Amino acid sequence: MPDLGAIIAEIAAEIQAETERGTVASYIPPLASVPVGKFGVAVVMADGAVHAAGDADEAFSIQSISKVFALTLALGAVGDQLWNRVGREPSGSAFNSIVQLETEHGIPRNPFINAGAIVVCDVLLGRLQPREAIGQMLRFVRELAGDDDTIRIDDAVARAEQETGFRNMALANYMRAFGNIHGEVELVLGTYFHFCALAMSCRQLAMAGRFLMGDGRVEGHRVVTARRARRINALMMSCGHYDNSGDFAYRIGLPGKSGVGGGILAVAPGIASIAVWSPGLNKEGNSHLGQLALERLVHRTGWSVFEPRG
Ligand SMILES: NC(=O)CC[C@H](N)C(=O)O
Repeated sequence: MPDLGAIIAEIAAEIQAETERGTVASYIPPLASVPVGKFGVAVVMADGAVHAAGDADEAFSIQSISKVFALTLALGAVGDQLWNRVGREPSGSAFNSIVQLETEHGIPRNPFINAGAIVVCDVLLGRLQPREAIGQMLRFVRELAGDDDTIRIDDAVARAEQETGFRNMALANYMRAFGNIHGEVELVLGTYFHFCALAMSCRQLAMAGRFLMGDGRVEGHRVVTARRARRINALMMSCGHYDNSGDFAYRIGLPGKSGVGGGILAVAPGIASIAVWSPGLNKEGNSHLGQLALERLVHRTGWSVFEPRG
């Protein structure tokens, strides 16, 4: 295989030259003001080598990528009981859709749509106060990334989410009516919005994803079991990009999770943890150029999980 550092640099240069960049999320000012020209990529290999290019060290709002870390914490807290309250099927609808909740009695399709992640937060609050759950999340992500204290929660983003989160409030209240939210809706959403407001760079995000590329251990320290890592990857493959998940699997063929900040975390099992960031989104709310960069990376490296091996 050609030199990975060269491939990444080449892709970063190609992406910078693209003119169709998608549309930056505009529902809150702190996201709307991010320049559409930003692009970063970081790849952490199984042996620890890191390759990065572009704006790989600039922090951005990870938004729904936090749903992966929240799910991991909730599975750690309650194990398979979580699946009594959240499904494991792709939704085929938008990340903030309410439409399935009525016929499916308040049980969200999966933990990676907003409704599912809100239930995941409620599960975490079964044992912790919001402040504790937010602190636990921040510590967890910092520890996964091997970061001391530079990863933070952007309070301006959390506040803006809170001020404009009418759909999320509707989702949470609707699920509460079905008995699938147990805590106070405001506290559950406050926690959810703070998770969405985590700010980190591509390099930090790719580091934080390391626990999903192998047997669940990072530098000898067990984060999850190997089986749980596989299962989280399966959910990322089938549900990580909302109603764009099938197309992401088709084009890229890696477990991945996107956020409306324009980031994507993708995992090449046994090989690498990858983070890309470009704030312009496609119509499903996933990074337009982030997907293109991943498509090119997978094409040039043969890292798709559907690539025959051996
Ligand atoms: N897809 C996303 O990243 C959505 C997160 C966003 N904060 C919301 O709750 O609507």
